[in-house]
Amino acid sequence: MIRRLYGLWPDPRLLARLWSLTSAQAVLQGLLLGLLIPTLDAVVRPEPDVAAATPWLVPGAIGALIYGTLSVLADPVGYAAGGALAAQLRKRAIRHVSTLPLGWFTAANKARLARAVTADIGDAAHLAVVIGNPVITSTVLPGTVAIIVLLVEWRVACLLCLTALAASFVLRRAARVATEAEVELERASAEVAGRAIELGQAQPVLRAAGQAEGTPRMHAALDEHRRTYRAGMDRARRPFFAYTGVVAAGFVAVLALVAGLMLGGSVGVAEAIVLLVLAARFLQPLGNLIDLVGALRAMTNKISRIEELLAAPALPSPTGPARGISEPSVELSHVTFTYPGGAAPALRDVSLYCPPGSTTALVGPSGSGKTTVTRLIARFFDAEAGTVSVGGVDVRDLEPAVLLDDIAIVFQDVYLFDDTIEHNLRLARPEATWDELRDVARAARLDEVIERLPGGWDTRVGEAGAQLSGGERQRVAIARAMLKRARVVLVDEASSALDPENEAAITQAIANLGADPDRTMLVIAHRPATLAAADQVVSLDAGQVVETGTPAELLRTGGTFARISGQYDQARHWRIGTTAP
Ligand SMILES: Nc1ncnc2c1ncn2[C@@H]1O[C@H](COP(=O)(O)OP(=O)(O)OP(=O)(O)O)[C@@H](O)[C@H]1O
Repeated sequence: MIRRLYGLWPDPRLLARLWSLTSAQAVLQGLLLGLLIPTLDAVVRPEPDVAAATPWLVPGAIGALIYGTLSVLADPVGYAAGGALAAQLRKRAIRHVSTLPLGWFTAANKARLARAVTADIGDAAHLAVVIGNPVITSTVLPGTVAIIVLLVEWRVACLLCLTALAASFVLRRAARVATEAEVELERASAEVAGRAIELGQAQPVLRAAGQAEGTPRMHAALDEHRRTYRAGMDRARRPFFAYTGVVAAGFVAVLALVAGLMLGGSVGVAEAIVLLVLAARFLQPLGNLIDLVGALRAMTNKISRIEELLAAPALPSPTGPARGISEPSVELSHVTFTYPGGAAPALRDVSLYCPPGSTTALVGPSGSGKTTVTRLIARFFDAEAGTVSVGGVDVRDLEPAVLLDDIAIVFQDVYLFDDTIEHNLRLARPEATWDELRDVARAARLDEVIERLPGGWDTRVGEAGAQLSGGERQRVAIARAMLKRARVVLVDEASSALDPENEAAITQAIANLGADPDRTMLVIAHRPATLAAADQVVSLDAGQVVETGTPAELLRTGGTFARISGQYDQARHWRIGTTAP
């Protein structure tokens, strides 16, 4: 476990220094105890010989002084090291995460990342100090003491080693039981957490059903959690008592052996006293180990979660010479792709070409693969067959930073930082001038939103942009794409019903975005106006391209696009008809 912990840190020298300090303290403590042998030998006599004891007392005093100084230093050094180790490991984790494909960032992985970076890493660093040190002391000190005892009386040394062997056997069993109990408890806790989230999310439904205080499933999960906790505690108690019993029995056996040896004349009184003191110092830290088992298990689980995060495979980097994007064309050629763990391909043999400066509308029923096409272009994932190229270069041959430098993505669900509008825009280009900011705000129809906000450009948008409506957030994202001067923009147009003002503004903003002749747009289109303005339409169905052509051509052929276009029109009229006064 110590090796696994050590392997987590990119530069584990700090940890090595800390543990060396602890080991040095433990060895020093053992040696100081060893000095008792000649000292007591000299003074526990019918006529004590202080002169014979003096040469041992001097190094003893110096050793005690050094030990005291190290003990005083250990705490502040340990806490400072804990903080530094956590910072070091957090940086490593964040650096690694920045190399992962964007497709890795699922809701579950985002939760894992948050847990690892906040709780697990902090705890692992803290535990490396708080638990690592006593574990080292509890093994190094008995080891040193055993060697000293061996020099005095080999039979006692053998008995101590036998006790340690028996204790380690029981300790392993205790650790196994603790792990099993913890896994069961985690499962029960996850069930309670799931039900609690459900309770929060489904409050309106539960209240309507008269179950605001929880569903029967939730109460069953709480009962199960309580049962699992008690059963785990009961199971863990047995090896705990067995361990304490082994250590206590070891001491009684040493006591009997030393008494026998003394009565038999093999050891003197001074040696007998020292042997008993050494045996006590051997067994006491060993006894402490059982108290650390639970914390060690918790640490092992945390280390496993951090290791799992660090082991997530990074996006493969191009092997050839660095390449750039000369023109903003986008092409998918015979692309087939299945999501990790997916049963069927989300895209099958998809080919499409978006010439530089064009606007392509992607249409198709829900689940037909539109979003997947945009994800492969932005390299959230790599295609399993076929190629995805930007500017005629396979995206796998482009450095991820080069690709993302030229691409902007306007999702339906835009994430904004809890900062001002200005800073949310400047994220795209921090050095942008105020004139440039105002220009893009106007073109993205964001200026009218800013005018309405109490603090104008300085208004904070709230957590994840909660102060703005979905349509307003999408306008911020469009303005960002303009400010970034991205040459390829992937837009997932809002599909939900927007108020007429927002709808017109977003349609206009997308049209302005596509008006730049140097910009290539791929829009998952839901609005008739966006469809009509596209240079070409690609219709997808069940992961395959079923039609490609201009909007006028496809309307004439009366296929999928004509049908979807008709549905959009109907839905629009229906909405306008039902909401108009
Ligand atoms: N992260 C994922 N993991 C596994 N399967 C996925 C994932 N995302 C999408 N899929 C599946 O891939 C297929 C294509 O999904 P995609 O989101 O590309 O469709 P879409 O046309 O964009 O749908 P919508 O219009 O509803 O957003 C669907 O069958 C979907 O269930």
